[in-house]
Amino acid sequence: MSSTIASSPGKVLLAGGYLVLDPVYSGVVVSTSARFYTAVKDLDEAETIARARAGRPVQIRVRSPQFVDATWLYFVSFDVDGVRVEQVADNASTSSSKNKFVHLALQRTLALAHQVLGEGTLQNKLAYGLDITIVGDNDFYSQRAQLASKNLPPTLASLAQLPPFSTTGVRLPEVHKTGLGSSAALITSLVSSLLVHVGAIPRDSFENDTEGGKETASAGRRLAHNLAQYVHCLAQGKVGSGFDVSAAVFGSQIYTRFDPAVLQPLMADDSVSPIRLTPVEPKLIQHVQATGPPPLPHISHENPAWDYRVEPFRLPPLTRLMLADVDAGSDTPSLVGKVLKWRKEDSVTANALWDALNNVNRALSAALLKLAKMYEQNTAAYVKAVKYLSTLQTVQWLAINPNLAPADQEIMEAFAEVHQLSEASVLAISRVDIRAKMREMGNLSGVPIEPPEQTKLLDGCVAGAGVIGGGVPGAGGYDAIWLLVLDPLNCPPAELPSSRVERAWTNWKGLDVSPLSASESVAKGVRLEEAAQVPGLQALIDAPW
Ligand SMILES: Nc1ncnc2c1ncn2[C@@H]1O[C@H](COP(=O)(O)OP(=O)(O)OP(=O)(O)O)[C@@H](O)[C@H]1O
Ligand SMILES: C[C@@](O)(CCOP(=O)(O)O)CC(=O)O
Repeated sequence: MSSTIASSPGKVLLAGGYLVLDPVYSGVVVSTSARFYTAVKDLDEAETIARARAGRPVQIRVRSPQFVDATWLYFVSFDVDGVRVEQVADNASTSSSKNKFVHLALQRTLALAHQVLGEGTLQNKLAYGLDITIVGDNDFYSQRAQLASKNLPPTLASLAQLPPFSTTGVRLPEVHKTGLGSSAALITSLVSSLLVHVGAIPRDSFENDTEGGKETASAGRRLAHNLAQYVHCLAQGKVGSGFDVSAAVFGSQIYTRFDPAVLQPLMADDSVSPIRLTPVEPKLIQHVQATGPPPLPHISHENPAWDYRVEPFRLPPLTRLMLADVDAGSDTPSLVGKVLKWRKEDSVTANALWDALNNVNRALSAALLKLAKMYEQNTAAYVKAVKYLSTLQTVQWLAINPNLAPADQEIMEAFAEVHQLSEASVLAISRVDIRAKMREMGNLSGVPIEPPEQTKLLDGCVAGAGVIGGGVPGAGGYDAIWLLVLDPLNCPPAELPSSRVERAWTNWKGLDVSPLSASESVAKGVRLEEAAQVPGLQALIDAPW
């Protein structure tokens, strides 16, 4: 039986933590090569016919083979109100644990599909029931325990030795996540694969690239986005900024949030009752007005109230994003709560800080995009500049070198600018930088956004030759760090800046630093996959239940 598989990337918010919650400001989001995969296939026909003969309802089985006790069984039924999806725990092969994220995704996606496809069609499509397998790349979950059990040090080479979609040995609530946005990537891949599988959006919805951002994206992609945002907010119990879902759908971008008003009326509805997700037909409006609050067209891709912005973004060629999980951990919601409370109490200071940070964040993304352009315009000079700078510490980057051609100099200055914008500048020109501003936000709000241990670690890493910059992603805290390093061509592996960084991480005292293998995703956002192209996936889809 063939499967419909959709994958969605994880995210790293390089700049714009906290600001991105406010539609006036934006965030610079990089999507990661680490992805979530959801495979949907029709259940075995013979089994289904037997079930139908026995008068039993359509069933959907879902499993997450990386976890203990992570299979869930749902029954789907149709009535005058629409489609219902209810969890059942009457099967020996399924657990009684609940997965709100999965359940809501099934419920709301099928409700939408039912409306899009019209009476009867979804029943036919689901006649055989569905088997769904969900897996996430190893980077979404800490691999410390797996590495330790194999006596492997926490290095990229060790991570490469782990099997793909490694089992975690624990239940979902117990897993140590790495902050790449597992729930947003999971919801996006699940919602997207289901929409395609049942024919609610065309199979080619994810084929167009997203280089042009939201404006050039297909209707199917935009609908999957709105639905994934809705389900994710409902599952999390709040309307967040949505940058993680947007990255899972569109890939790397400069993200500006949607007005939460588009979802607010739907947030109270976490019951199983059917809801209207597509635009209301004119003939229904009269009835609705007579009976209560109108079920507005919240989810439709044509609804202009979805006013989020996705501006194209990518990291420059011949650079490499490096991520590390810092095993101390922070409670992101409590950091956010404290920062927002302070912003309310001291709004004049906070707004000035928010404006200053937004300017420097914007300058950073512009400088990174300028480098990508420089590569296109003069590839040879760019390749040369990267090679040259990769051997030098940033303090030396702007030293006068009479042997350099002006074109080379210009490219080096652009790299130096990226450094200055992200770091407490060690270069001569003093200006605001993102890390200093984030520390200021932390000090003023009494929240450890870049705590002293992280400052030391980042400073230590950034001092290495060929390291452009770095910071604490997202909300910061003790969770993780990101670094951007030069990745020159034809360089012996041991001399690569990434190798120097890895050595620094391995030897770091004071914090337990464990690398992630993810880099920037070259494919933009959600896409359909062939199981054969994803190592390890086919075996998991075919494994007996
Ligand atoms: N492999 C998986 N299979 C099924 N559900 C999953 C899987 N991974 C995550 N989830 C769902 O996502 C929930 C975790 O969501 P939560 O919002 O707490 O994490 P997150 O903020 O996305 O974490 P992080 O950014 O660190 O990855 C789990 O409780 C579970 O419902
Ligand atoms: C603080 C905040 O702006 C970013 C949180 O990002 P992360 O989950 O720490 O990557 C909150 C949000 O945008 O949802």
